Amino acid sequence: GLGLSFKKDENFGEWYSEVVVNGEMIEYYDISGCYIIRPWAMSIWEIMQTFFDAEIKKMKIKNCYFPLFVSPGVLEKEKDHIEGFAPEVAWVTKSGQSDLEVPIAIRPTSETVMYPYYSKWIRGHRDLPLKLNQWCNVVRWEFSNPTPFIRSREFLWQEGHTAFATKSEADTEVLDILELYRRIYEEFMAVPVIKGKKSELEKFAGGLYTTTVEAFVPNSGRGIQGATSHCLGQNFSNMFDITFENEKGEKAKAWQNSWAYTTRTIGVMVMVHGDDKGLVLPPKVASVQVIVIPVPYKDADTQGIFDACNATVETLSEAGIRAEADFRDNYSPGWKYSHFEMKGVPLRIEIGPKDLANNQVRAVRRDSGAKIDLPRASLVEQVKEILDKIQESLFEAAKQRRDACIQTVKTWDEFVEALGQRKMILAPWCDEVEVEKDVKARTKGEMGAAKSLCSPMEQPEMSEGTICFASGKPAKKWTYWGRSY
Ligand SMILES: O=C1CCCN[C@@H]1CCCn1cnc2ccccc2c1=O
Repeated sequence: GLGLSFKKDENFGEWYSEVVVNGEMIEYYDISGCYIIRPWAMSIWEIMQTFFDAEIKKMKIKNCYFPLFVSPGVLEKEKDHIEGFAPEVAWVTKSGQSDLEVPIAIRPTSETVMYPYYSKWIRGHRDLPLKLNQWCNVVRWEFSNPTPFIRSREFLWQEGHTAFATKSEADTEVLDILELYRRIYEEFMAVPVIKGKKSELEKFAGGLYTTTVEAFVPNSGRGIQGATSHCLGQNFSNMFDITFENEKGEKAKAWQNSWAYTTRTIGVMVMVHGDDKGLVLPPKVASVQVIVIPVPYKDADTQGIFDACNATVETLSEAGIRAEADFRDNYSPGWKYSHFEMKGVPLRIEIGPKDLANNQVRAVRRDSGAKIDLPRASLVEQVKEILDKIQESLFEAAKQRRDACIQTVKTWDEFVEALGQRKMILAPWCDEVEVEKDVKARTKGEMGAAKSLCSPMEQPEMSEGTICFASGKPAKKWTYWGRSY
C-alpha cells in the first residue's frame, strides 16, 4: 500500500532508496549502479538545465557535442591526470562477434576528447577565449556502493571547457561559474552550500586548483561535493600543445578551466528535504507546483466541483504557476493526498461542496502541512505568495539543520569528538598534504575516514599563534573536515 516502510531518521539509506522509487523519480535497472531517471526527476534536471544554459549563454559560452568514445592514446596522454582514475574507465572491446583491433574507452570526462581539437582550433590570440560546454552523460565504472543520483556508473552532467590568454581571465571565470552552482543549490534546490577551495590532496590532480560548493547531509553526517569549478592552469595546454601567438608575436600557452555539475544535485535535494511521507520538492524545481483535488460528495454538485477545479488550474496556469488537477475516479481523495505527498508536490488545493459554496479553496502546504482557506478571488497572488514562502522556509530550515551540524574545533581531541557526533568540522589547519594524509589514517574506521571538504572562501578571523588541530604547526587556513560521500 501507500507510505514508506523506512523512517528517515532510523534507516536513512533504506529510506532514501525507497523514497526515490515511491516518489517515481527512479526505477532500478538490471545493471548495478545504473538507474532509470523517470519524468518526475528528469523535469527537475530540465528546469536546472534551462537556468544554467541561459546563464552560460549570457557569458558567451557555446554548446557543442564531442564523441562518447575516446581512443586509448589520448586518454593515457598524461599520467597524473589519469592515474588513480584508470580503474574506473569503461572500455568497448568488441563489436558483434569480433574483437576490436584497439579497445575504445567510453568518456569518463572529456578533457582528452576535446583538447586535441582545442590545440588545432587555437592558433592566435584572436581565437581566444574559446568557451565550450556540453550536456552529456559520462561513465565511471565505480565499485563503491552505488546510490541513485549520488553515485552511479553513468550520470548526466554539463562539462564546461574554456581557454583564455591570461590567468586572470581564467581565475575570474572559475568564480563566476561557482556562483552559478551556488545559485542552483541555494535558489533552486533550497540547499545551503559552502563555497571553498579543495586541498592539494582533494583537488583534481590534473589541474592547478579546484573550487567547490560543498553541501552537507545531516542524516548521514556526511559532506558532499555539490559541483566543481577547476582552474587547470597551463597543465593541459602543455600536455596538448594548446598554444597561441600573443599580441607580442610570442608563442604562449593557454590558461584553461573546466567545470561541472551533475544529476547528483537531485539526490542531495531529496536527502535534505525529504521526510517520512515522501519527497518534498522546492517549488522552483517542481514540475507540478500545485495539484488540485476534487472532493465530490454523494449528493453534492459534482459537476460544479469539477468545473471549479478546472477553472482553478486554468487561472493558476495562466499566471505561470505549474498546476494540474487529478480527476481520476478510481482513486479516493485520501489516496490522492498521500500519493501527491509522496511525490512532494509543494501545494495541494482541495475543492469540496463547502469550498464551492463559499467560493474558496482549501490549500495544504506539503512542507508544513498547514491548511489555508483561500478565497478564489485572490487565488493567484496568494498561491504565489505561499509558493515563495515554501521555497524560503525549505531553505531556512535546511540551513538551520546544516548549521547545527557545524562544530568549530581547535584541538585533535575536540576534532575526534565532533567526528564521532557526525559533525562538519571547522578547524585551523597548516595546509600540508602529509598532515591531511595523517588525519585520514588516524580516522580510518568502518564509517570511513575524515577528509578535508574545503577551505571556505569566507575565512573566519585567525588569531595570531593559532596552531593546526592535527599537527600543532602554525595554522594557515580554516578548513572544513568531515566524512563524505
Ligand atoms: O570535474 C571536472 C569538471 C568537468 C570536466 N572534468 C573535470 C575533472 C574530472 C576528473 N576526473 C574524474 N574522474 C575520472 C574517471 C576516469 C578518468 C578520468 C577522470 C577524471 O579526469
